[in-house]
Amino acid sequence: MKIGIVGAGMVGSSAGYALALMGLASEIVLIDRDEALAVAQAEDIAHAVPFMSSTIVNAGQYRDLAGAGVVILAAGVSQKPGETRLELLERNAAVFRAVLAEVLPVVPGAILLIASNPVDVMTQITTRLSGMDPRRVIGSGTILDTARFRSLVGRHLGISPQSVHAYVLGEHGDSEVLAWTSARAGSVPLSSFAAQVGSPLTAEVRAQIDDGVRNAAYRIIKGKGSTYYGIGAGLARIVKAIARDQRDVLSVSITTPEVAGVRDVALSIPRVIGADGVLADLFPDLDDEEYSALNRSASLLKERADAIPL
Ligand SMILES: NC(=O)C1=CN([C@@H]2O[C@H](COP(=O)(O)OP(=O)(O)OC[C@H]3O[C@@H](n4cnc5c(N)ncnc54)[C@H](O)[C@@H]3O)[C@@H](O)[C@H]2O)C=CC1
Ligand SMILES: CC(=O)C(=O)O
Repeated sequence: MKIGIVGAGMVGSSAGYALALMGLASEIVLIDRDEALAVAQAEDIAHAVPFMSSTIVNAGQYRDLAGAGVVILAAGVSQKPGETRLELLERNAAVFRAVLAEVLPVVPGAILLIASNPVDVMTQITTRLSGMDPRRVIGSGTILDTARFRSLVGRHLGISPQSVHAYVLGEHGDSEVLAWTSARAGSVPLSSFAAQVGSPLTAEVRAQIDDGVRNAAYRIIKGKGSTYYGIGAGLARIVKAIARDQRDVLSVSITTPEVAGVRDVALSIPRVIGADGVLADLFPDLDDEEYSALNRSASLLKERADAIPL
């Protein structure tokens, strides 16, 4: 499958690198308003290809997206230290109006995979602006937060993160909800497994893990300016589910008819992903506190999305 990437900065290039290493794309086209950057990123990524795959990596113009099955949108501004994702909204909405006007006429049938922040609101805006089927306009949502959650729980329990089945719901951002109630280690409820291995999930441990997930981006941005390896791999993981029609369950964001009592809002819950985009939504069992937190997250996102003029 040919994959387009608009925005060849840290996130777009990391996604391209991960895709090239995984051999998921026949061809990758990188586009950026800074053409010299796109050319340099494509050349650098192409030099990794002979070690791992046979993907063709090029920089290009919008017309070169023709034939792409998925277009990743990673253009726009990123957070400065201390800035929230939602503070990027007006600037990135303006970028997306310009980018979509170029992308949509060339690839009206491609699945759009959105990374730019605030990713949930950008997903809802893109769905509205494009008029596309919402199941084909996918935000990376909490794919990264879920990876952070699984990683920290796995470390605490001494097991592989791949054996931790736990999701972060709602906003990819400050109001996100760690769904402890439905979390499993293998097939065993998390708290039961934790007690069995002598590593109980006390309130203090949960609070540390919550902080580790919720505030990871702030810490990384303070330390190195931006985050990109995690989301690069996360975007490649979503493309893999689409390109191979894997029907994987991943937490991603699409505009959804109703979540936790809020109508027409883009946010993350676990969803089944295959060649046609999102095939089904899964609503995890939540306790009252988690449900209320998801309602608050959904309400916030809906309010912000509705306030953006098209
Ligand atoms: N969804 C997620 O989990 C994550 C999302 N992000 C978000 O991804 C976005 C990109 O972040 P970085 O790659 O670190 O930023 P960056 O500044 O390295 O790259 C952004 C690129 O977009 C390009 N660009 C800006 N306006 C454009 C336009 N109109 N047309 C074409 N290209 C344009 C810039 O030239 C730049 O190369 C940010 O919004 C950031 O917050 C970052 C990390 C994780
Ligand atoms: C920057 C960002 O959205 C993240 O690393 O979660």
